[in-house]
Amino acid sequence: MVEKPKLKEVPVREAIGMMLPHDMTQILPGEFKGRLFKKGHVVTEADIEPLLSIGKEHIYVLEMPEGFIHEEEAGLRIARAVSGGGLVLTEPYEGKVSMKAKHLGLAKVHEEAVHELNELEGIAFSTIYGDQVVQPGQTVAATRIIPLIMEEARIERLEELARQFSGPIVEVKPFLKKRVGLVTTGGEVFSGRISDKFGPAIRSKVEALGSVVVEQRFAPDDKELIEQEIIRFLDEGVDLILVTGGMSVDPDDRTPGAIAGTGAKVVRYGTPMLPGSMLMVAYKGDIPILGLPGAVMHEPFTSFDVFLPRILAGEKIAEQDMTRLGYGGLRKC
Ligand SMILES: Nc1nc2c(c(=O)[nH]1)N[C@H]1C(S)=C(S)[C@@H](COP(=O)(O)OP(=O)(O)OC[C@H]3O[C@@H](n4cnc5c(N)ncnc54)[C@H](O)[C@@H]3O)O[C@H]1N2
Ligand code: MOO
Repeated sequence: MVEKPKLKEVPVREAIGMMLPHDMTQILPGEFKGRLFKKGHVVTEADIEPLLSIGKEHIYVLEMPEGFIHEEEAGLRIARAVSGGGLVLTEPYEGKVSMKAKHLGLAKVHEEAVHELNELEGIAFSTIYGDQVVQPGQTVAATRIIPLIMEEARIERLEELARQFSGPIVEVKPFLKKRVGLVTTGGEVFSGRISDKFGPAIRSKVEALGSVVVEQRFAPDDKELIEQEIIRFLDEGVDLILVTGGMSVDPDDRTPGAIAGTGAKVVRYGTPMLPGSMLMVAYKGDIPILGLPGAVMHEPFTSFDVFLPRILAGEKIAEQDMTRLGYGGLRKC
């Protein structure tokens, strides 16, 4: 049961130490109209004159029942309980506390925890979908309580629940600065018959997340030659290798075979997201090797854009990550 806060009328001079139940507005015609005191403000000695100057001989104050806390304190406590690195909390506004990205990064949200905390009555904890790239200042989550006041015990329960999940419930992981090797396959590009469009597209996606393509090398549709270029990058110690083109069903599509031919462990070839279904993710030791299909060259958001930020944030891609892209994965076909 949500208890209603009680309002009591008191002479303003007796209100010191008591809490205002609503915002108080000041109007100075032609000069100012706005909030003089915020809801939840605790009245001090210095506030008496300003209150009298806006005509408040008597004011309503909030009678806080024993064991209850105000929405602003509750909002701040929830935000502190759920947030991890890479986030800054805003001041409460109308009881709402927002959690904003401190820097460019990958938003991580513990979905089950969000559902569980919201089962507590009177709690509203709202987040964006996880695993998205967020810009500095972008709101990742926000919280408020529904009533104006709440039993402190319920907030303590939420804090305890939040601690039971391993790691923070919301955080923004920074991107690591990785060195990326790019192998572009295709006889038509290698021979100069057409000009390369993959290079600029990949560079701009990689650089937007703070990493760098150290070199782009070209190979014809020849399994051994593609393999050699991948191995050369591995020997040079790059952090990630991207191989473009030759990912589908034609006899000249040699990239999946070449990636596997290096001895890399293939996580999966193919993912149920459109565009970008012919993507391959493999690992040679800790080094990810991705085969990128045609759509990555010309579509702004493909399966590559799902996995690249996670890899650059230091995460390892598992087979289930790839098989679970079908639900909601139909973006364009
Ligand atoms: N019967 C089927 N047809 C296709 C399938 C399929 O499963 N069954 N998959 C489709 C999908 S999805 C894609 S994506 C495309 C092509 O995938 P590939 O990665 O094999 O791409 P390529 O065949 O190598 O090239 C396609 C197209 O793009 C041009 N290209 C390639 N690289 C470059 C580059 N670096 N710069 C500029 N242009 C490039 C290439 O010349 C071709 O025109 O297959 C579908 N078909
Ligand atoms: O694999 Mo293709 O890149 O979906 O369009």
